[in-house]
Amino acid sequence: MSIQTIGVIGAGQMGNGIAHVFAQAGFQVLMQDISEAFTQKGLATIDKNLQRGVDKGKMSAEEKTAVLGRVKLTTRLEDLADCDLVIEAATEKWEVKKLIFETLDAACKPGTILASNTSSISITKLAAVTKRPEAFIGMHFMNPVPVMQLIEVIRGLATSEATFEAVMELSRKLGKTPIPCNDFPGFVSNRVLMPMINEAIYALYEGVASVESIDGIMKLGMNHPMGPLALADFIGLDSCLFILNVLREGLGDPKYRPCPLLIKYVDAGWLGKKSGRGFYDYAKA
Ligand SMILES: CC(=O)CC(=O)SCCNC(=O)CCNC(=O)[C@H](O)C(C)(C)COP(=O)(O)OP(=O)(O)OC[C@H]1O[C@@H](n2cnc3c(N)ncnc32)[C@H](O)[C@@H]1OP(=O)(O)O
Ligand SMILES: NC(=O)C1=CN([C@@H]2O[C@H](COP(=O)(O)OP(=O)(O)OC[C@H]3O[C@@H](n4cnc5c(N)ncnc54)[C@H](OP(=O)(O)O)[C@@H]3O)[C@@H](O)[C@H]2O)C=CC1
Repeated sequence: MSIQTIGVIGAGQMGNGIAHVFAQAGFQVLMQDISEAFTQKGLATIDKNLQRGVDKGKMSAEEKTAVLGRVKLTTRLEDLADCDLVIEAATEKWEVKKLIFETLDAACKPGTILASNTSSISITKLAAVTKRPEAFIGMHFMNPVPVMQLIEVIRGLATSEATFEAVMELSRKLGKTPIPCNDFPGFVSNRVLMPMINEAIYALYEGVASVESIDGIMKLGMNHPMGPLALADFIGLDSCLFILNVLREGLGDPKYRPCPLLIKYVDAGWLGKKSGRGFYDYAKA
């Protein structure tokens, strides 16, 4: 299966990162979002992140222009009909993703592989809204996409061996390391990460230590690149809450219950870095 053209749905923090790494690896990319303002903003972020490489002498200005030239923009899902693989990185909402995959399934050519970058929604359930569950797979990139080595490759119940092998090979062509896992709530990454983040929020809620102390202890003590509260802000507190609810409902175990402080922050619109306020105040930064 030869994959050359890639569709990316969503030009947000994950979508533009995914478009970036595919274009940098030489693929033609068509990035879609619901408005032109979002696709333009996504492209501007790719430009800014590529410039980091130019500034450090890791990439020439000509190479950067060539990479950017491989990213085309659209607001119409139907324009992705001829892509060999479409990867969805839209908002983490079942109804949003369901509609996207129903539309893509009807529009795309028979051989197109459909992939989701979802953090926690069941790949098997998403695949079932299409008539091609064998060509459906989870391709879970980590944030920030251009920097992180892992792609968690999630097989749905019906994912074929051919689809799985094609996506493993494609991930290696990006210079990433794909690691497979099966489709259960939170997969491996978020099943292990989110309870740690939630426990850090409980530690804050119960007055065990300050934000700075909790993050400092985990950074220096465990050699983590970021403390769990800074990481939660980076991922998005709404995303963390959504994933914890998926874990609690999907695994039926109250140990995954989200901390009331996390719920309160999300209710307040304190969503972390993207909203300017979370456990840290980014307006001050
Ligand atoms: C929720 C989910 O479903 C799954 C998830 O994604 S969970 C989240 C997983 N991600 C993590 O755990 C990230 C943890 N944090 C880190 O690894 C690091 O703090 C970090 C990579 C984000 C930043 O690292 P840092 O050393 O503090 O900062 P910085 O020096 O600015 O960046 C390191 C390098 O990455 C580059 N970089 C950082 N962000 C970048 C971006 N968005 N795009 C491109 N390059 C980027 C920098 O240019 C720098 O490059 P060089 O090594 O070539 O100099
Ligand atoms: N944040 C993280 O650390 C990680 C997130 N993920 C997953 O990646 C996906 C995207 O997350 P993230 O990038 O953080 O979210 P963002 O909110 O940054 O980006 C989502 C983008 O999708 C757009 N969008 C919403 N509805 C549609 C639609 N119907 N069609 C096309 N685009 C749409 C949004 O537009 P608008 O702003 O108008 O809603 C936004 O631009 C989620 O499934 C998330 O769980 C995976 C790994 C890590």
